[in-house]
Amino acid sequence: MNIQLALDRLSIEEALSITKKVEPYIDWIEVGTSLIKEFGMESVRSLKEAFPHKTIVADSKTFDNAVYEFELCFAAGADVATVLGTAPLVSIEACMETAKRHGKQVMIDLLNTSEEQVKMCSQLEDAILCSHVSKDQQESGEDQGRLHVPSFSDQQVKIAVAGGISIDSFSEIATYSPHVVIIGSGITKAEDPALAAKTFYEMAKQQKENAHE
Ligand SMILES: O=C(CO)[C@H](O)[C@H](O)COP(=O)(O)O
Repeated sequence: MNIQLALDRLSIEEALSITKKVEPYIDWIEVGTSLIKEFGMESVRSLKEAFPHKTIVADSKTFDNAVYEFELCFAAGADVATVLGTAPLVSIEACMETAKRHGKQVMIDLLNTSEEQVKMCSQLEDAILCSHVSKDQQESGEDQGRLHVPSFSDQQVKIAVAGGISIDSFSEIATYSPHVVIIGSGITKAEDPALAAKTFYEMAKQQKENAHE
């Protein structure tokens, strides 16, 4: 299980400073959609330069112009880029092909994606499928549950889980053995981000040990 730190609604300097504090406790670093929209590919380049040994995820949430956007992300140093599951299948396939050509990975954000398209995405070799409860759903109190996750747990699909994950909800998420657990505000908005990240890290470690018993 990899812990992905999601950096959103921050300046590049703030993102670098928080990441430095929590670096020992996280595996992947997500340059959030909000950073990419506000600062462009410079945000991806800055995080990769500062943390070259971490896996950098550009949360581009691509919907169209797949090859162009994925080329931008990979040229800036991303190891993974994201595409929306609601995008036309031809765009998702173009993302897969571009990533393969660069030896990189694709994460498909399943927010609002139909069951039929989720099924097609789950057949794409090497894709990481992300079950995501959006910010707006979190803020409206709309309980979407963790869509898709239970149905994947018996398949050979790499899953990621995102959206409002807290220290309280982490244990339930961990039971699905996701490949990636994405945590944003649970770390970046914590009073002590390093302590919060360390707590998630230790919970993930415990879960891995339990799984091997
Ligand atoms: O993709 C995202 C927002 O669109 C975030 O990465 C995801 O929601 C995680 O952040 P948080 O834990 O704060 O919800």
